[in-house]
Amino acid sequence: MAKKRRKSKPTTKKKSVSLKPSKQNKVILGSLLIVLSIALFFSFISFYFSWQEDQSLLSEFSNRNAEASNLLNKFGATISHFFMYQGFGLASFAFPVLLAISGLYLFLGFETKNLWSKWIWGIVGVIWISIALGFFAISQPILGGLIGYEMNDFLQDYIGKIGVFLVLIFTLIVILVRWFNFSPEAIGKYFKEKKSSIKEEFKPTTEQTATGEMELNLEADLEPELKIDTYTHKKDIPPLDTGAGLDVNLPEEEPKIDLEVSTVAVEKEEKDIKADKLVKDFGEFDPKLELGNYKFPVLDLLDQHGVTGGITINQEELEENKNKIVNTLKNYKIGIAQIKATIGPTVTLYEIVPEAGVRISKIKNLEDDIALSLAALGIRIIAPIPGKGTIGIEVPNKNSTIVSMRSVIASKKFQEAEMQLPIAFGKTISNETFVVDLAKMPHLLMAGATGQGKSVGLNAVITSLLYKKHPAEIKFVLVDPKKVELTLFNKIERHFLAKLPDSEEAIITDNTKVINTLNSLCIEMDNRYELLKLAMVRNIKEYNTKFKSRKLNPNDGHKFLPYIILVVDEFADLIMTAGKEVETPIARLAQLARAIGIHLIIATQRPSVNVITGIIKANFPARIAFRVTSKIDSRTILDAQGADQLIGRGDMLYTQGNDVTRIQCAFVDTPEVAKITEYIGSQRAYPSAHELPEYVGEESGTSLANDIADRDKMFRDAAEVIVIAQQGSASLIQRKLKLGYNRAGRIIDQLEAAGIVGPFEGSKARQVLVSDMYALDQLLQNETK
Ligand SMILES: Nc1ncnc2c1ncn2[C@@H]1O[C@H](COP(=O)(O)OP(=O)(O)OP(=O)(O)O)[C@@H](O)[C@H]1O
Repeated sequence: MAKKRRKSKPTTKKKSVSLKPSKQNKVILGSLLIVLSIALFFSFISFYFSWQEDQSLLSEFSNRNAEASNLLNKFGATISHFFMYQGFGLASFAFPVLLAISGLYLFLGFETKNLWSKWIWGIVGVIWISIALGFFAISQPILGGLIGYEMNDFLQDYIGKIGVFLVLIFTLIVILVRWFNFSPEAIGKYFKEKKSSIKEEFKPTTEQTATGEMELNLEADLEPELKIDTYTHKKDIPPLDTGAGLDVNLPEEEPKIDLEVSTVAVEKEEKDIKADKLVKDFGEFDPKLELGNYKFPVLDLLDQHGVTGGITINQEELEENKNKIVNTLKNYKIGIAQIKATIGPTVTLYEIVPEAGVRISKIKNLEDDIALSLAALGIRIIAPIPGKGTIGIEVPNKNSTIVSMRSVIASKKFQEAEMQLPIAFGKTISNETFVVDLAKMPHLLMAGATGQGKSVGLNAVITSLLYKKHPAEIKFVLVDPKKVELTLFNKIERHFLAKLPDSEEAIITDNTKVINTLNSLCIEMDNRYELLKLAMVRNIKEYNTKFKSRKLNPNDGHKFLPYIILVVDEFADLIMTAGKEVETPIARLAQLARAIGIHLIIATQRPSVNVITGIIKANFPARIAFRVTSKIDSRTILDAQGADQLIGRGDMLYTQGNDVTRIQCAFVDTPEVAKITEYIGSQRAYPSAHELPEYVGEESGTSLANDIADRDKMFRDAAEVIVIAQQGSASLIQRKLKLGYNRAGRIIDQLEAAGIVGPFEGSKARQVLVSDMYALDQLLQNETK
């Protein structure tokens, strides 16, 4: 029972997705603060002229006939009395100032992160000024306010006048050091600058003297660190034995080097100062500004799927399973010291601590027997559970609970995830929401037999990102050879999708376009690496942070870089039709793209070794397996068995490195996805989808110029295949010579130009114009003559 109560908790966590105030609310709040600060300012000013007259009115606030002399009447008189008289005196003027600054920050949409430190330092300053005025202006207690006066009085009772004075001096030093970064070096530097500017004025006279003297002066003018360099250079120079007066003369290039170093340093410093100034004036660069009113999808777009409480488990079922496990093991003379059950949404994990001396392998070998005695499919034995020292037996629940996407999106873990690309997959066996960062994965391979929950899994991934990311921060490249799975996302084309410049559809369903897109992504990757190099940063996160703090100039080609997520719904189909032409760019992206924010998610229903090749596997450490039909398939995906024992309907295994975690994938139905895309799609969008760089494919094969030198290396082999089979089709060449789709197409065009096959005839194979190998030899020999 206690468990039941505990499990029903998550439903209370479902409230609001984003707690941040919207843009409009910020403007309203900002203006309110500004107006309030002006009101305070005027009432404070007039308080000094009218406080004595108004004092008697303070108790008559509710009396409508009473009129105060304060510019803001009774409100002004009361609030000023509170701040100035009973509070901090003259120092209270800091409050309208602080309110005005806060209001401006909100109104202009600046980053409000630093505001709290302004307030803290402001209040510290107010207290100090109030006490200082109370100390120095004893005859005018109104200047320091009641707090300043009383605190002085209090302190003087204990440490006397001199003590208070010393405390004031000390606290002033603390404030200056902490607030203005005041330091002895800074003071020293200030005086040095003063000194050098004075010297500057005297420079014309020194230039008129002898060369040696002049250079000595130059040395003296340099900063201390430059001087050290000059000194070391000097040591390298062989001593001159002529011209006694010139022995300290330096070779011309020496000071030049130093000056260059100093100019680079100064330039860099100048850039930083400029950037700081820009940030101060305009705030950090906000990539979201163009779609500033964008509203993130709300939670109500997602269904509960009939799950209102937590998991419900049948107590009898639990007991029954426990007894069966204990009895089965007893039959094989395995004693159990302890057994514990953890109830998940679809499976229950029974954790067993066997009696001392029992061999783990013995229990593992009984997997089938335990499954038989429990009469259940999908039993998985984990012996031992890594890091726990127990043995786990996962038994499917008779009635599984759907994990709704709504519950995982609303979970605290997802809402508060400090990740770059958080993805809520579903719930683990202990009913915890499972959230991972795609940026850390950095690519994901998903496989599973048809109908086991792959498409739902992909939708869960995309939905998670749509709930967390602004259109400026992330772009999807969607490849859907099945043509129907991802069409719903067409509605968010101008918000979240990326496409090639001249293509009409953002969702790619045509295999030739996939090749172009992949190559275009490779170009984008190279471009981004170039930008990272120029910016002297190591990854996209650092780059974007630097760009936001205005340290990178857009005129030098710098821009804010959104994450790009490539989603391929059926990878097997691509590999079958385009082979290496797809595999190579995918492998290249998978190997190199992690640092520059391009991440791949690839799904397939055919987890065989010719689809998930070694090169693909090596670059996709994060993998998900839905239910598969054989142990071999499970090994192909996970390098471990277990996926063949899953129960389907979103039951999945996730691995990243060595650990395998069983998860019930969150369920998001097509109508829910439709509602989300509709919600986003109906909002103001960018003028077009995000443009990827243009890729010019090597499709010169379409021209029929019969240029022998330009022919493919496999031309002769392909001609032989065609002539022997007497069938002019590109797919035959593809199959027999293991070539990609594009290359086979080009060779067919070359064969046509050479007169070996006839022209294109729609769905029918081309006619072969050469009857046998002898005729082919003759034809090719004649060509070279
Ligand atoms: N996480 C889940 N929770 C509950 N039911 C699910 C879940 N995932 C999938 N299902 C059920 O399984 C059905 C098939 O899922 P899905 O369409 O995702 O399979 P698939 O592997 O993509 O199939 P295909 O390869 O044919 O596209 C769904 O219609 C749904 O009823």
